[in-house]
Amino acid sequence: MKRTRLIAALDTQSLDQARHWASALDGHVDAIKLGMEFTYAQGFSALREVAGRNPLFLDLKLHDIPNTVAKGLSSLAPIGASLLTIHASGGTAMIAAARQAIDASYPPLHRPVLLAVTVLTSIDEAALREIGVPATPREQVVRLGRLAMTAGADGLVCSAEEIAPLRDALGDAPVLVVPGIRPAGTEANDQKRIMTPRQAAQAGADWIVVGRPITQAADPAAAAAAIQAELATA
Ligand SMILES: O=c1ccn([C@@H]2O[C@H](COP(=O)(O)O)[C@@H](O)[C@H]2O)c(=O)[nH]1
Repeated sequence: MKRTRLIAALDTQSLDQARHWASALDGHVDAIKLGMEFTYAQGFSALREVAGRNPLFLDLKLHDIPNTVAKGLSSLAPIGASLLTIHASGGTAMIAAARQAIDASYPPLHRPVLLAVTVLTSIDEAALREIGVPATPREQVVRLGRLAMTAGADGLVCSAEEIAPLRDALGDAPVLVVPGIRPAGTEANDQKRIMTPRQAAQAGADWIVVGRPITQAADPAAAAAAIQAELATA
């Protein structure tokens, strides 16, 4: 059975803080996620330094007209990220343009995994209805997941609750990257669709993304090691 891998989300504006976490977590995580909070504060040049030898998940969630997303992805090529995100709700033309930009701008052996974010893990059914989507998160994730994979995405960002329905609908092909992970006894914060590391691994996540339960722990390295132990015995 495949191993579920752990991505630590280092959400901070501070370069020193990000360096400190990355150094403490070295060897305890499988990849480092940096997103808009860090990138907007510190710029692109700091990304590779913080990720170090770890694969970099650059989570900027691009969502714009197809041309702008395509050019944006081309501009990101020198960073050498291993995983990149766009929003599936950008639609078929935007996702297809993203696929073309990756294929044209990145060396074949260093192409990042193009992930489409389906429904943010902070969104529940009431929030979906509020934005005019009369569906459950599960229905909407499967709908957008199918659309994104048909348009050329390599994988999807979803909550652990949708792993089984996505596998039923789309099989093993999509790389499933799963935030909204909360080890037992930790706070949900702003996340709405959550599961434990063990539950996500048992459901078939390729990667889980964990931020605050690691970064806000008294000992982030011990928190990451405990999650790895949970994944190893799932
Ligand atoms: O649907 C999504 C997509 C991305 N994220 C990102 O994952 C981490 C989760 O952090 P926690 O502190 O573990 O809640 C964060 O960087 C988000 O931007 C997500 O949570 N949900």
